[in-house]
Amino acid sequence: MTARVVAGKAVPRGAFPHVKVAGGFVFVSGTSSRRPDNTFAGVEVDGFGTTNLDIRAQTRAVIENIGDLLRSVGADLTDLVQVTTYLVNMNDFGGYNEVWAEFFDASGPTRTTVAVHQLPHPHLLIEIQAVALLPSGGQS
Ligand SMILES: N/C(=C\C=C\C(=O)O)C(=O)O
Repeated sequence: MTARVVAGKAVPRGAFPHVKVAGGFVFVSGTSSRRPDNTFAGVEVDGFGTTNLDIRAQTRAVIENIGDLLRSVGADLTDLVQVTTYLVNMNDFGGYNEVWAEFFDASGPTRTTVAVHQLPHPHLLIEIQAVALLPSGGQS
């Protein structure tokens, strides 16, 4: 089993890896739109503190972040087999689903989407955890 904290990606906010390879699968920890400098894609705060959270931008950044993490072990988004999405508000389902469809269709990963009370930062609308099948059959 290989556990990896991936250089150049937002550092995990706890003692866990971004990805773990086991049994030919890649397990990706819950991933947000957080950037390496700990700002977030899909978050704008003006000088008055007025906050604009954008589910489409956050969803796109989360999926792209997961793609980067998968590439670090020789896989990519086309290798995803199962995804679990955590939304803070189901009113964001439409925007999330719209961006999802830019990346995947019904031949893509199985998906479960649930609403949760909170995510690890108040600006987060979405976090995704995922499992991919390594194309190399377990070598990374
Ligand atoms: N996966 C977890 C947090 C992720 C936060 C982030 O990517 O910003 C966790 O705490 O389990």
